[in-house]
This record gives sequence, structure tokens and C-alpha cells, in this order.
Amino acid sequence: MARRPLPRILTGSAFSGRAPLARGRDLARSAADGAFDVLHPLITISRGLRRLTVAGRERWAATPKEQRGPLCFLVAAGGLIVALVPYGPLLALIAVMAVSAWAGREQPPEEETGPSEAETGRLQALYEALVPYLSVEGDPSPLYAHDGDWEGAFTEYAFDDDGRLEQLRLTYPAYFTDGEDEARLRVEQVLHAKSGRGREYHFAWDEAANELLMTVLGALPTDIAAQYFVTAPGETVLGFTDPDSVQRTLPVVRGAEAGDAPPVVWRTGRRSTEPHLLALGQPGTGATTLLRSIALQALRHGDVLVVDGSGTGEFGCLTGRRGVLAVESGLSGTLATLEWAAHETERRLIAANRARQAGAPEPADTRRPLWIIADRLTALTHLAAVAGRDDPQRLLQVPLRHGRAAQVTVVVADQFESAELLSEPVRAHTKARIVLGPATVEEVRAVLGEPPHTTPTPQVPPGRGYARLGSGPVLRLQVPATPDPYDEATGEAHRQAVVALLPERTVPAEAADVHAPVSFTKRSVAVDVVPVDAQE
Ligand SMILES: Nc1ncnc2c1ncn2[C@@H]1O[C@H](COP(=O)(O)OP(=O)(O)OP(=O)(O)O)[C@@H](O)[C@H]1O
Repeated sequence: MARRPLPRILTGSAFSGRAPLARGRDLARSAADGAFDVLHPLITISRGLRRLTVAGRERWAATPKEQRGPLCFLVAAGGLIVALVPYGPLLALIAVMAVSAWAGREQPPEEETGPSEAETGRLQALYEALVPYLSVEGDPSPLYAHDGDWEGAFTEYAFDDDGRLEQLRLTYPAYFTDGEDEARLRVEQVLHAKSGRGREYHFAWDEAANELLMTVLGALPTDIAAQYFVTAPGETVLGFTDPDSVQRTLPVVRGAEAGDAPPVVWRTGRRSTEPHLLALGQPGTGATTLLRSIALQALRHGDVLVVDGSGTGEFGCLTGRRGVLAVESGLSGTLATLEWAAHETERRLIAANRARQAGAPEPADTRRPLWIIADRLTALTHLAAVAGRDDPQRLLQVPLRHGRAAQVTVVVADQFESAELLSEPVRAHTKARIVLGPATVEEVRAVLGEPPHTTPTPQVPPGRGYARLGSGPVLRLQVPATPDPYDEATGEAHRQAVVALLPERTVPAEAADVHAPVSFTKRSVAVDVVPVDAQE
């Protein structure tokens, strides 16, 4: 007999054995979801309240005992004010709820970060390379060991998009001689070599914490051209440096845009501790450009004498301009000019001395800054030696020794290979120093008295170098582009920038001659020649 099928309703899933269970679970889940939605704000607020309480407790624990009384008083006063203000308690409650809701909001879980396999390999290789320099035999628990773990030594690191190390903070054992330049230099060289050459690195040694922070430095701006820098009298902008190295910025025009840049400012005059400057570098690295930039700034408040030992006429644009006393390139003219400058320095000292003794203010002509700007003076020293004439550097002695009190500033620029021809007074009295162009650590140290805290790179743009004022830090430097406006290779924008800074002509252009002192001749007639020794 054929079996009759059961009615459909009795065979449906609703009446199968598991159906009530599943439905019950669904109901429970949707009830829980509903309850969570309803209670969510409450949960958030209570979580926020808990966080605020914990933060409050920590704050209280961190507050010094003597400050707890005033803090209690402040809180009580606040509570009283809230209680007295109309609707105060209600508003306070709403505020507490709002703050708790904000503090209790769910924060997205922090993304898992860590070095990739390649980056870990690099860090491990760096660690291994440092082992010989940062460990000693007999250390029972060396921080740096050949089978050691870099994670214990490198506390911070960052890689750029190309997987190259950008920043590294490492700790080193307390016995490492971090006070010795040689020891530091060895570690810096290893880090430089292993992190990728061709980039410039900055090393900050924290001797107190036994930590070294290595950072990759960006290029200094090369698009700042000669322009009017907003500085006080007695201040000269040598160039621009890293923002972290100086505390000041100057408004500058970069290309077509206005902005701010951190300058290296050199102070000259009576209160200066480094009243004279020496710049050294390889040929073609921008020494003449630096001197031109200094001369243009000096002419705003003073008079300038230029000695162009290379004789290439690169200061021709200054000839015949107001304040330019002479632009000399021949030996005879230079000797005459520097002799006058020495006498002028003496005259100023004597005049100022007499005025002081008479209780009168110093005459104005002793206070006007006088600048002696000498490019490649050693070339003339060599010529003088060959011709059996006086060394022009000897005549710089008086301005160098007494220039500070007489408002006379000497700026000398030369090349590394002629550096041994520089006289002792020039070396001794030029405390502001600049190195231009590619230079080894030893060369930088020889000129500045301290190695740079950055790794010099073999390729640098013209005008790039290091500056050190007295015993200050060694700063990276980029001199503003100040080319010779009469040079055909000079771009129009730069030419116009320099021409705009030139003082007006005092001599018609065709009459101006590089070899003829201009107002210097007039002044020299009036000079009262009394040797410095006569004052004493
Ligand atoms: N700060 C700078 N910005 C841009 N270009 C520069 C800068 N300094 C120098 N230059 C360029 O580099 C070249 C050489 O500059 P400069 O003549 O000043 O160097 P130098 O060291 O005096 O060379 P030399 O020993 O041959 O006289 C020039 O073409 C100049 O325009």
C-alpha cells in the first residue's frame, strides 16, 4: 500500500528537531545586539569614567607632596563654584558625561609595525659591524657581541620608502670613550658606510645617557640668492643652515616664493668674540662668492677695501661704488692699500682714546665699520717673496690685532693648498672659520678646530660647507648665490639680484678702474699716521 505523504506543514524545517534551538539562538543574539545598542553609550561612559579615574590617580601620585594641598584647594573651590552657579551641578554632570564618553571611546587597535625581513638583516649587519668598536674583552654581559641581539642595542630606528636607514638611536656601554673624537669618529664612519654612502648623516652623542642618535640630513636650500637680509648693524649672514642648529630664522625670498630660513649670523665689531674671518676651500667651491656676499652686506653700514689676489676681476662690480674704498689686485696697489688700512686702524684707536680721555663721545669716523676683504692674498705673498717686496699679510697684523676696538674687520679667503702660506697673525686672529666644498674630516678639523658632526659628502653644490664661530658648534652652511653680475655665465635673475644690492656709483662706469683706489686716495691723505706702539 502506498504511503500517504504527510501534510507539508508537518515536514517543514520549523518542526524539525533542531529548529526551536536555532530560533532560540537567533532570538538571544538579536536581544543581545539590541541590549548592546541600548547600553553602548552607558558602557562607553563607564569605561571613560574608569580611564579618567586611573589617570587622576596617576596624576595625584605624580604630584609632589607640597603641591597636593593647593591642588585640593583648587578642586574644592571649583566644586563650590559649580554648586553655587545656577544649573551648575547639572552642567557639571553633563560635562563629566561628555568627557567620559570621549575618553571611553574605542580606539582602533594599533597597527602591528616592525622591520621587514630585509630591514632586520640590515640592522643585524650594522650591529655586527659595531661589535669591535663598542665591546671589550672580559665584559660579562656585553651589549654588543657577535652572536648578540640588535634589539637590545638599537632603541629606535626608521627606514625610508626605499628601505634605507633614515634614523637610528643606539645605546652603547658606559666604558666606551665617547669623549674622544677618534673613538666617536670610528663609530660614525662605520654607521655611515653601512647605512649607505652619498647621504649626509648627523650624529648627536648624548654622553649622559650613553646614546647616539644618527639622522639623515636633507640638502640645504641652494635657491636662496643674494638679497636684503633683515639683520641688525654688525650682523652678517654667512649663509643658511639646518633649522635645528640655530634658534633664529630670517625672512627670505626663495625663487619666486617668500619664506623663512635659518641663517648663520656672524657678529662683528666691539663686542664680537670672533671679529675676523678665514674661509678655506678647494678652487671653484665658492670662496669669491662668499666674499662678494659679505662685501654687499658690509656696504650697507660701512666701507670696504677689496684685495683680489687671484686678479680675475671678480669684484669688478664693486669698483666705483659708494663705500668701496678700493678694489686692488696688483702687488703695489695692495701694499699701499693695506698700509693705509693699518694706519687707519691706528688713527681710529688713537682718536677714540683721546675722545675717551676728554670725556667726549668717539668721533663718528672712528665708529664707521671698515672691512678689509682679501681673496687669495697668499698669491700676492708669493709674488712679493719673488720680487723681494714686503709681505702684504704683514700689513694685516695691525687690523687683525686691533681691528675689533677700531671697528675694522678682516675677511680672508684662500685655497687649501696655499693654507701654509697664511701668516701666523692671520691664523691666530681669524676666529670665525668657514670650510667650503668637499673636504675630509681631517681638513675640516684642521680649519675649524673640531670635526663636523655630520659626514662630509664627496659631491656638494658650490657654496656648501661648514662654519664655526669661535668655540661654537660646527654648522652646515650654504652661502647665498651671489655671482659676479658681469660674468656672462650668470643668469639674469641672479645678476639682477646682485645689481639691486650694489650701492650707487660715485664714479662714472667708464672712469672706474679696478686698479685705481677710489675714495681711498682721498682719505689716505688725511690719515694721521701714529704707530700703535705710541699709545702705550
Ligand atoms: N653659493 C653659491 N650658490 C650658487 N653658485 C655658486 C655659489 N658659490 C659659487 N657658485 C658658483 O660656483 C662657481 C665658482 O664660484 P667662485 O668663483 O665663487 O669660487 P672660488 O672658490 O672663488 O673659485 P676660484 O678659486 O676659481 O676663484 C661660480 O660659477 C659661481 O657662480
